[in-house]
Parts: sequence; structure tokens; C-alpha cells
Amino acid sequence: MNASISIGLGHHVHVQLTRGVLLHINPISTPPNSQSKFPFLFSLSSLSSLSTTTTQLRAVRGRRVAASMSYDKQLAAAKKAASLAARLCQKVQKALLQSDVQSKSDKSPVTVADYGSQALISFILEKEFPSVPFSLVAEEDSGDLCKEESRETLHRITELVNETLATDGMNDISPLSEEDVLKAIDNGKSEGGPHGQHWVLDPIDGTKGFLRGDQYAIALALLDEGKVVLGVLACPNLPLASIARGGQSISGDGVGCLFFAQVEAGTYMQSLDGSTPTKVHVTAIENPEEASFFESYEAAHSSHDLSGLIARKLGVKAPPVRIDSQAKYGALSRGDGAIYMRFPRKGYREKIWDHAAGYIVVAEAGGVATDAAGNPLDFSKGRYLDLDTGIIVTNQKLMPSLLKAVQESIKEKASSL
Ligand SMILES: Nc1ncnc2c1ncn2[C@@H]1O[C@H](COP(=O)(O)O)[C@@H](OP(=O)(O)O)[C@H]1O
Ligand SMILES: [Mg+2]
Ligand SMILES: [Mg+2]
Ligand SMILES: [Mg+2]
Repeated sequence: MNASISIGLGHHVHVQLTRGVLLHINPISTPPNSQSKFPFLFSLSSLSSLSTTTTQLRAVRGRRVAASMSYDKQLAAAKKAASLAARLCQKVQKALLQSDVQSKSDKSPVTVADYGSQALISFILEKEFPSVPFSLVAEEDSGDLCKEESRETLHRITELVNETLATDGMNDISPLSEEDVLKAIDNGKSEGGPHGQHWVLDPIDGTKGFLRGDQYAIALALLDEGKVVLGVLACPNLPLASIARGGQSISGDGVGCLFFAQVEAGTYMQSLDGSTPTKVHVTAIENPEEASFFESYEAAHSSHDLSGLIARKLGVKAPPVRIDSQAKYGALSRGDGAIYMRFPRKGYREKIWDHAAGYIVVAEAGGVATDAAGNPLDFSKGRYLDLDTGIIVTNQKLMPSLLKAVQESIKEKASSL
């Protein structure tokens, strides 16, 4: 694994990795063509005792050293896994049969595609990185699938996973058994947390949208030491062109987006068919009157009343754009709208897989996401996000006025009850 740091020539720097390993870097040993400021590559893998992947490097003499870690390999694997899963989901959505729908104990719908997508991504990621401990925090588990009445469903999921792997020319992989599929799904039971690396997966975010034939996303992120360091959002039904005015017809050409972001490397979008990626940015709008906002299609997931009150306070003229899933974060990252608001009912606990990938896609495109009190989102607390009231996302310029309108509106609503 490589870390790169920039320091001036002639400085001897002791760099201490946060887990206490001390490296002495002598710039004299760098190649003769080095500039006075240069990216300085050293191989962490050459230190056998070093299993850490931390990106936080501190100079011992108290001087901070700019440090960045490349997650290129993980990003490539994540894009490949999410794209394949998207193919699986598209196939199921096309032929969506009533018998594909099951009910989980929490009454949210879960389909063979949710399980198939999770099994496929879990399997691919574990295979790609055999030498690192594999940790996955994912939404689904095999509990219901292990029941006698689910035998046929499990068979169908296994078939789907194997067909999808075969279409990608992964012929070196022997077909997965039903047991392999259950194991891959249950690899998603990790608790996450502030240490080490954890993949975070929502195999289908917006299952209700998926079932309606609307928007959904395959959302995959990587946490390193509690921070989201990369994210991929595959949105098979999202038009490549802007949906600013609610234009989200999913038929015809130009549908299917793949957003991806890596920490300190920006956000890009390409078509799911594999076009050249283009860099995307959140909108530069500063006047709330020109802003438009996204929210859940499902009123049960987010109060449309509260968002309406906030929009009126801000002077927003455009009607809300209501779509399912983290496709909202993707659309926001390319400036289709300016604001995303989410206010679940009291007591609802947000899960990290519903936001991790979307969060970095927007943040690397220049946006900000906080809870309704303005606190940053903390993905290091395990499977849940601990937050106050809701989630708001916008650009840097609009955030202060959005936050003010949110807080005033929450107070007003509370006092009118
Ligand atoms: N009562 C509730 N309040 C807020 N979010 C909820 C909810 N019930 C379910 N959700 C979450 O909302 C997600 C969809 O968000 P959106 O409304 O933006 O499409 C669901 O993801 P899944 O579809 O992956 O289960 C689910 O985790
Ligand atoms: Mg769900
Ligand atoms: Mg979800
Ligand atoms: Mg889901």
C-alpha cells in the first residue's frame, strides 16, 4: 500500500502513523530529479509489522504533513462490483414478478435483487482483496432466506448471481452454491466502527422505488478509520441529463449513471455502459429563490410538510423533486438541484448504508451534508448514524441560510403542536 506525502527537500522528517509506528524519512534518498516539493512515495507494505491503513500522518516535531492515501484499487473494485450488481437488478426489475417480493420483519419490501446484489458485491470484494481482513456493513442478512419456504427464492438468487458473473466473462470463477450465496450475504454483518477498513453497502437503496419501476441505487462506500474515503452510486434509472425540473422519464436513451468519488480526488460521473467519466460539481447557486430541492418520494421516510415550510421560508420557488434513493445525492452532486432535505419521523435511526456513498459523492463535488443541527455526519459509530432530527445537504454558500430556516421551522412546528 502506498501513501504519498509532500515535504520540502532537505528536511528530515519523522512521521508517526497514528497507530504508533514511527517512520524516519530521509529525503536525500529520493530520486535526483525530485523537485523541492514532491509527492514522496514510500511503501508501507515493505514494513511487515504495519497492517494499519490510516491516512493520518503526523510529523513528530509537531509539524503537520499533508498526507493522502490512494484508494484507486478499492475504487476500481467497487465500480466493477456495483456495475455488475446494477446489471443484476435491471434484469430483475424488467421481469419483476409478484413472487419476487418478500416482506422482511420490518415490513419493508425486499426482493431477490436486494439479496442477489448483496451476495454478488460481497463475493467480488472479498475475492479482490484476499490479503486484508474483509469487513462489510450491509443492509440484508440471510435470516428469512434460510427458512423452508424460501428455498425457491434462494435458488433463484443463486441463479441470478451466477448468470451475472458469467456474463462478465468471469469464467475463472466456479459457480457459487446456495451456501456460498448465504455466506456472502451474511458477510455483511460487520458492526463497522472507528478502526480499520469497512465496506458499507446498500445493495438496493430505494427498494420501494425499485418495485414501482422508479429510481433506486446500488450504494457502496469504504470507511477507513471511521471516515468515508470512497463511494460509488450506481443509479440504473437515472437519466444522464439533468432532472432539474423533475424530468425523470426512465425510458429511451441516456439512462443509467455511475457516480464515484474518492477522498480529496473529486466526484465523477459516467454512464453505466462505461462512457468516459466527467468531473461533476454541485450547483453554484447562492440565491435560495433560485434553488430547487430533492426529497424522498415516500412521505413516510421524510416529512414533506416540514420541507415545504423550510422551502417557503427560504423563498424557494420550484416545486420539490421527489425521487427514491441516494440517486438524490448523485443528482445533487452534478447540480440538478441545490438542496436535499430528509426529516424522518421521531425515533427513526438512520443507517450508515443509506448515506455513506451519497455523502462522499456530494462532499467531493463541493457540497456539505450535516444533521438538522448543523453537526457533521459521523460514520464511525457502527451501523447507525447518531444524529439530531434529520439530514440536510447543499452547497457551502446556501448552507447557513438553509440551516437557519431548518431550525426556525422545526421550532415553529414544535410550538404549533
Ligand atoms: N420510516 C422511515 N424513515 C426514514 N427512512 C426510512 C424509513 N423506513 C425506511 N427508511 C429508509 O429509507 C430508505 C430509502 O430512502 P428514500 O426515501 O430516500 O428512497 C430505505 O432504504 P432501502 O430502500 O434500502 O430499504 C430505508 O432504509
Ligand atoms: Mg431496505
Ligand atoms: Mg437504503
Ligand atoms: Mg436497501
